[in-house]
Amino acid sequence: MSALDVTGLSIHHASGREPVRDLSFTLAPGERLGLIGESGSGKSLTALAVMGLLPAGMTARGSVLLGGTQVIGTPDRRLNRVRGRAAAAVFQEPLTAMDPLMRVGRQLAGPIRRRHGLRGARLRDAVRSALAEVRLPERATAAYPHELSGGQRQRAAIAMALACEPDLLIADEPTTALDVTVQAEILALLDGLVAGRGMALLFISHDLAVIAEVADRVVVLKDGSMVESGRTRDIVREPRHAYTRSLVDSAWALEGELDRLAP
Ligand SMILES: Nc1ncnc2c1ncn2[C@@H]1O[C@H](COP(=O)(O)OP(=O)(O)OP(=O)(O)O)[C@@H](O)[C@H]1O
Repeated sequence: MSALDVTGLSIHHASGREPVRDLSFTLAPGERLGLIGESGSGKSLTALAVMGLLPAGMTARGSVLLGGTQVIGTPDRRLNRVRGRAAAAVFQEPLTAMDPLMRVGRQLAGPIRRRHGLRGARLRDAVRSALAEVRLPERATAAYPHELSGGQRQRAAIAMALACEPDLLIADEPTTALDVTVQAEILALLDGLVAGRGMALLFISHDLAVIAEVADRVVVLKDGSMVESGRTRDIVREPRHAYTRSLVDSAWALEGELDRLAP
C-alpha cells in the first residue's frame, strides 16, 4: 500500500477559483518526493488537502488516499484517527504547531502519551529521548517556545511530529525562515530521521537546491498544475518544461555566483 496516493486532486475556492488543478502523484513507503513551485503555485494547499485540513471556503475533489484511507469527504473525527499515524506535518513557522503558553516538554508529552500510553517517569524518559533525537538539550523541556531560537523551535516541532510515529512526514518549507547554517543543520537532521525511521517524506519548497538535497523524485507545480515530474537527478540535468528549466537555471546561476565570489 502507498503511503500517499493523490489522484486528480483539485482544490476549489468559494469564489470559483481553482488554486490546484488535477494533481496526481504517489509516494511509496519510505520514498521521498519534493513538491516545488513558486509562491502561490498551490504547494501548501496541496499539503493541507493531504491532511484534510483545508481552510474554510476551500473544498477538495478527486482522491487522496493517506495510508489507504480516503481523506476527501471523510469526517474530521475519523481523520483524527489517521492523522499523526499515517502522516504528520512540520511547517515553515514552528509556532503554528506549538502552544505559546505551554513548556516544550509538556507539549511533547501529549502526543507521546497518546501514542504509547506512557505515564510518570517513563513518559519523562520518552520526552527526554525525543528531545535528544532532534539534538535538543534536556533543558529545552522546561522552556517556553519563545525562549528557543528559530532552529531549536523547528527541532521541537519536528520532535512533536515524530512523536506520533507517522509513516509519512510532510515538511512544508521547514527551513525557509531559518538562516543558512541552521537551514543546513535542520535539513541534515530531517534527512537522518527520515532514513532512520524509514518514513516517506513529502518535502515542499520553492528552492531546487534544497529539494535536490532531500528528495529522490520531484513534482513541479506552476499556477496550481503539475508541469513536470520525475527523478530529481533527471530533472536537474535535463528539465523538459520551460518553467522547470528556469528553476534549474536560477539555481545554477546562484551556484555560479558563489563560485565567482569564492576566494
Ligand atoms: N485561505 C485561503 N483563502 C483564499 N485563497 C487562498 C488561501 N490560501 C491560499 N490561497 C490562494 O491559493 C493559491 C495557492 O496558495 P498556496 O499557499 O498553496 O501556495 P504556495 O505554493 O504554498 O505558496 P508559498 O510558497 O508562498 O507558500 C494562492 O493564490 C493563494 O493566494
